[in-house]
Amino acid sequence: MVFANTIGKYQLGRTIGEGTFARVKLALDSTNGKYVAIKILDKHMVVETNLTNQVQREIRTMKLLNHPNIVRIHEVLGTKTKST
Ligand SMILES: Nc1ncnc2c1ncn2[C@@H]1O[C@H](COP(=O)(O)OP(=O)(O)OP(=O)(O)O)[C@@H](O)[C@H]1O
Repeated sequence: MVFANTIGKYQLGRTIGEGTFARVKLALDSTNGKYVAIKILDKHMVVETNLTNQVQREIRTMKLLNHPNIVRIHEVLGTKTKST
């Protein structure tokens, strides 16, 4: 796999999904060799549409959930640069 970009310890791979405000990419955690899905939000779009509170609530809720059939949040990162 070709990694064009990195965010923190994650090496970004191909795009595996897209939502209204986010792109989801396959990524490799360089510290343990495990693959994760990394959801990259379009911060400007979230702010412009006044959805900051809703996104923060979604993150808080996801952090509370712990079930084998529900995706788990490992980490939330903020960056200044835009990823492709
Ligand atoms: N953890 C994941 N593993 C694999 N694919 C994922 C994961 N999370 C999201 N995706 C893929 O990325 C797509 C976009 O996800 P996202 O959470 O941004 O949007 P959504 O909730 O499906 O839609 P919207 O935000 O528009 O309501 C999903 O439809 C899915 O195909």
